[in-house]
Amino acid sequence: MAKSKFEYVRDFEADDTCLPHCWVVVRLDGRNFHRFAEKHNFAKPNDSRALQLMTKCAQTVMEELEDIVIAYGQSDEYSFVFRRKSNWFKRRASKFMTLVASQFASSYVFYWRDYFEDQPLLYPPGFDGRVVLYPSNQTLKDYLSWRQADCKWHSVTVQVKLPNLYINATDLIQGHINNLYNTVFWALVQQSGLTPVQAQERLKGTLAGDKNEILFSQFHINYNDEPQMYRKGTVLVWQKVDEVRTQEVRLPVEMEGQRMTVTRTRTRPVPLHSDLIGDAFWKEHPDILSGEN
Ligand SMILES: Nc1nc2c(ncn2[C@@H]2O[C@H](COP(=O)(O)OP(=O)(O)OP(=O)(O)O)[C@@H](O)[C@H]2O)c(=O)[nH]1
Ligand SMILES: [Mg+2]
Ligand SMILES: [Mg+2]
Repeated sequence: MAKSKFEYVRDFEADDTCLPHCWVVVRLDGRNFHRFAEKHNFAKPNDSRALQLMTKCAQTVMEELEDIVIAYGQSDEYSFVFRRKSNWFKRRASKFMTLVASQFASSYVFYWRDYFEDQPLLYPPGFDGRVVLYPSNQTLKDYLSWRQADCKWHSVTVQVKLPNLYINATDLIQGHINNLYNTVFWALVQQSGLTPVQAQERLKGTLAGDKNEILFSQFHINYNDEPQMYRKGTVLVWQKVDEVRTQEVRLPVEMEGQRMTVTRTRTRPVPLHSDLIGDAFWKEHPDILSGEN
């Protein structure tokens, strides 16, 4: 067929092929989730329903799309790592990013009711996406460590956005304000009725041990029992799992129509709350970074 005279406009499309051999990371982040969390009554500082829904969406992304070897999520964000040699959509960044974002967002709405039974979805949430390339295993590991180190910060933002609350910069820099800080902070505000400023005053200058002591003696909370999910975020890795299901199976004529329990081994994205900072995780899962990646 002869080319139309309009064909030349194709040349305006920019080439966004991801550099070969690099890890391709797509990170999504909820748009204005500070507001979204408020409107949907998320528990503070961590809402397990919200975190589990995020993980369900990330599992769907991994199952539906190609070549994702690991994902990591915390707060309102998830990162997806495509294998180095992936040639999915000829490595076009826009394809990776838009397919991840749209699959994730539609899953968020689709599965909402399964996690928020009594809380209607009030408006459609959105997610922004970006693509970042990492040229070596070390830079990829450092990227994931960076996101995990950030895990403790998300609840800081919950606080920073409260009106009239001043946060001491030294505390921030030294990491004194973290998930432990927030757990005590919110226990003081929500359970003891302190104002945010009073709670902040109460915690000024306290060390980790002091905060643990307040939690334990005043609120009977053992911080170490707090779910790992809150502190470490969620890593999704492919693992073999046995799935048991009841189904019709082909049987001799006399037994036709009977249902039987069948166990199948499937490879699924399984959530872990492991430490990605340090070598232990990578030694336990050597195949993620090596192999035919
Ligand atoms: N209460 C509560 N809030 C959460 C939880 N997870 C995330 N959030 C909220 O989501 C926000 C995520 O932070 P950001 O992604 O930096 O900010 P954002 O408001 O989403 O704004 P943009 O990402 O810039 O659009 C946090 O500051 C919290 O307000 C949760 O488990 N509980
Ligand atoms: Mg956000
Ligand atoms: Mg965020």
